[in-house]
Amino acid sequence: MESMTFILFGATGDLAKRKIYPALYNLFADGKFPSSFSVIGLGRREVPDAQFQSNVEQAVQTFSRRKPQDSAQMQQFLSAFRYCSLNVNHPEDYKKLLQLAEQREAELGIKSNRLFYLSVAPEFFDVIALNIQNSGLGHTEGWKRLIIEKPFGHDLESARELNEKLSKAFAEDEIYRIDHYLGKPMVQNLEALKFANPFLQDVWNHDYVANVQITAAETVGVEERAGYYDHSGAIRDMVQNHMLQMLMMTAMDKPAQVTASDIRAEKRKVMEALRPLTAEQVQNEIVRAQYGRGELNGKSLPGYKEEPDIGPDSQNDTFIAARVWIDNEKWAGVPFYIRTGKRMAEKSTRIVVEFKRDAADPYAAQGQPATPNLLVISVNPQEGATLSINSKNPMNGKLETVHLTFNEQNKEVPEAYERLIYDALRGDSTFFAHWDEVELSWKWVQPVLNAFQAGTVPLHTYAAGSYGPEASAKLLAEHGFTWWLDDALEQPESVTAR
Ligand SMILES: NC(=O)C1=CN([C@@H]2O[C@H](COP(=O)(O)OP(=O)(O)OC[C@H]3O[C@@H](n4cnc5c(N)ncnc54)[C@H](OP(=O)(O)O)[C@@H]3O)[C@@H](O)[C@H]2O)C=CC1
Ligand SMILES: O=C1O[C@H](COP(=O)(O)O)[C@@H](O)[C@H](O)[C@H]1O
Repeated sequence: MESMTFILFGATGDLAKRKIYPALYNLFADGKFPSSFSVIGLGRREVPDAQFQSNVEQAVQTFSRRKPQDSAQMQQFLSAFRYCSLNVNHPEDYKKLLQLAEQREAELGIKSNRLFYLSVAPEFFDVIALNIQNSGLGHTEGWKRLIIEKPFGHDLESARELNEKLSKAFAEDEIYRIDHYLGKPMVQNLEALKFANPFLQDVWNHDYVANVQITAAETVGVEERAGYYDHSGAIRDMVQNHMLQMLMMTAMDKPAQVTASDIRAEKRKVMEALRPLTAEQVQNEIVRAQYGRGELNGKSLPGYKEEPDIGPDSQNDTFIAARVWIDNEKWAGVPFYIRTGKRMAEKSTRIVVEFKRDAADPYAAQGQPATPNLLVISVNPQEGATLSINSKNPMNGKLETVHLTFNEQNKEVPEAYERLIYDALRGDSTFFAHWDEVELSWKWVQPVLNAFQAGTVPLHTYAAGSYGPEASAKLLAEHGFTWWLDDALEQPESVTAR
């Protein structure tokens, strides 16, 4: 791997501490870093290098998936870190940064390959890109890349404006838009599950699939992020990016080759075929809700409006369920359901593919119809897949559902941020969000935002600790389906979809 300088905006922030430093350390410890590199951390506050290195060490000790044992190795890692105070709005600070970057490159005798990581509030993305360009930081002898965090815009227009500004400083193939769901092992594995297994490949279409359910349920509430979340809601925070990315990965057709550009092309086709919603359709196809008071594991929980810094009149959504259709030959007539919410009954991200029943089921006549085959891909916190099939119980001769399961138990599997940073260092953009995908996602979401804004979509309430409002179950019931839950998969006799 080529030597490089990793330039981190937002080096004193929460994301850097919890995700980025641990990821950098794990990559370093795994030998997945270039032999010569430096990291320059940036923020407004003044932090001496020694203090910065100590903060990084503390973050690694606290948040890394593995606890560093080897202090010499840790010292070697930390010795690459420098800090430079910089206000993103002050052009002269970028000159200071350029000097430091050049000085470090000269000290290490390395080429100016520069990776800029924007771990700061989104309103700074464009000014940083502009200053990188104007200061000369972006004029490198080697490569330059930009990793950018979400959110990428607040709506279609702002996303386009932002992209326009970024593209003045970075070409599309230099921009790595993080969607950390694309870094999750089972999301990355979808492609292999579908395309390396001919038996699945053959049934991955409307002839065999009855419906697909993509859920990202969280037990946490808004936490300390009221300022951001109350203006974003589940629709922007989760649906526009993570949920639609999982949809693309699930529904995309086989790429000509397993390369970034071919996969992108297939993902784009999914978004182009995603049926747009009219203002009227939004009311029928989207369920919007906010959590009220409730209980989880015996603990009382406040309603959203009672959370710190949330006003009593907030009309923000903390839950979205949607029924979407992909108008292409492969998926004609197959509803895809997506659902995400905070303060739900369990932390679980999963993709359930429900296969069609056999219209001539010979067991139905005997009063014991077969249950539908399901493929459940568990994304988070469990990682693995379960195929549920019907089998005859040798004790009583009755049909029962059995589960063929593989669980990824290996705790050494790199986390999403590790995988994504590693890919960016190697210049592999497969699991980053390409502009086409981002734009098409916003395009699909925009009428939904407009309808919310116009107040034409009711805001339901659900109890904290539940599976969402009744209306979400109705969305599936209209086509004779129910949401599949993990407990239903474990206890097939009492298949209860809520
Ligand atoms: N935290 C998380 O879990 C997640 C965060 N994100 C995204 O990551 C980004 C960073 O989030 P997070 O770390 O939580 O934010 P924090 O508020 O914790 O950190 C913000 C960082 O920005 C720096 N900063 C603020 N203003 C300026 C300025 N004018 N000039 C230079 N630096 C400035 C701060 O440093 P200083 O105060 O020293 O200036 C600090 O290092 C955001 O885009 C967020 O949406 C995405 C997913 C998850
Ligand atoms: O991007 C985000 O994701 C998290 C959920 O991520 P997960 O990896 O824990 O499933 C969500 O809590 C947060 O609101 C959102 O910004």
